[in-house]
Amino acid sequence: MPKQNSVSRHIVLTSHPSRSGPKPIAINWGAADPMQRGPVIATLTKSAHRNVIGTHSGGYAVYRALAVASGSLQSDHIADLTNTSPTERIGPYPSWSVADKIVSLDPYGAIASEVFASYYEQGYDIRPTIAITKAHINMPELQEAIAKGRLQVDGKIMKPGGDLVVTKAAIEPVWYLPGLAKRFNITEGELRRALFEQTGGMFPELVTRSDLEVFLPPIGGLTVYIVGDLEAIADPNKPLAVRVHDECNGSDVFGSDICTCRPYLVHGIEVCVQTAQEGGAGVIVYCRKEGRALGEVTKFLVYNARKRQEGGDRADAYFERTECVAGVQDMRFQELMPDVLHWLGITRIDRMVSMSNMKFDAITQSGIEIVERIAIPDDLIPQDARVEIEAKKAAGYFTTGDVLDANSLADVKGRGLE
Ligand SMILES: Nc1nc2c(ncn2[C@@H]2O[C@H](COP(=O)(O)OP(=O)(O)OP(=O)(O)O)[C@@H](O)[C@H]2O)c(=O)[nH]1
Ligand SMILES: [Zn+2]
Repeated sequence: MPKQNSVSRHIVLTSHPSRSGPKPIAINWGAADPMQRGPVIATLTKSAHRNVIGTHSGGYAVYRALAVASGSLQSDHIADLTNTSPTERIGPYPSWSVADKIVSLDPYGAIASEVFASYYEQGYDIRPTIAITKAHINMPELQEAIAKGRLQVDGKIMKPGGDLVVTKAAIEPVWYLPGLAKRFNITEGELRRALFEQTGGMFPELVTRSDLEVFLPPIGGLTVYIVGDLEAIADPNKPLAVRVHDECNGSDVFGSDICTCRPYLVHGIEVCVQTAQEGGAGVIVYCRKEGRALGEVTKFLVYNARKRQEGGDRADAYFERTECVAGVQDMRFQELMPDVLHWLGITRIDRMVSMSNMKFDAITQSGIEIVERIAIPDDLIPQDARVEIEAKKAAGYFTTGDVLDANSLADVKGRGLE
């Protein structure tokens, strides 16, 4: 039996600060001492405590609304956080308190219940925005790498049977709006207005509450998979491999052959394991930015447009077809991506498993050194994904091989729809 609908009868407007009562705890973004910085409080149970715009869980907040509306969730439920603390300690690192280094996640998100313990005691409902746990992962390609002798079972990092021991962290986006605006070289007002308008007016506080500078946007977050010694990640004397990967459900999960996503992701994991076994660490960052953050519907529309255009799916028209449908080629905004690397305390990447110039530029411009770039090995590229890889190389992606001219690009063709 569903519980009784627990939506309160009075609608509490959050668009204007309450005139009476104490002000919410201030957030001084970038402050070195967490108590100075202040906790991120997005509770919906005590509206006077809220010091941010938006709510937890990204886009899943809408499912929570459904659960409350349908009576299956009490709207005043407070999380019982017993035994949920991180399995491993990450940070604090100096980058956590350098102004503007991290603007799209809360560096204290995993240790909120520890560093803000005194607020919990006073009855504040503070939720972690980062959760850290341990796991074993097993992928058929990694088993194959062991069988072929590219990877070794060491019993600690790689277990017999191909079980890879990882630490993983799930991270919810937390945006410090003034820092974000600065990153994109726009005014905070322009940013707030676009966010308000382009979400159909979903968060009026974006334009009415200039006192609230932090926004929990309704978007997907990211997951970090760490292989090897966690201490090695921030240690410049130890080797570090990194792959930053943007979600491609069709390839990553279902093995679709139109792109190189899963093979490159697995190659990244392989390099991470090798680097960890050399005494260093490997980091995979998996960002929920499906279809270059244009969404999967757009991506599939583009696939049809690519395969139905005159002359068939061709490398010379690869990016153009996305632009026709979406108006842009890409909306991932890699400028925000290095934040997670700074959260991990990374200052140098020895092996960067990516050919993307956008990722490279964003990372190096944020102050992290990249020593070596590792392209996808040729034999891992599916035949139908030749279109993508040649188009990318011609557009400036890193390669140690040849880059095709316009004529040759038009000759690289993919499969038709029939
Ligand atoms: N819109 C659109 N998205 C695509 C298309 N092909 C692949 N994608 C998406 O492109 C993104 C690829 O991300 P990554 O695997 O991180 O690769 P990358 O940024 O191109 O660079 P590398 O690090 O070199 O692999 C994913 O989000 C895919 O879903 C396409 O034709 N159109
Ligand atoms: Zn893909």
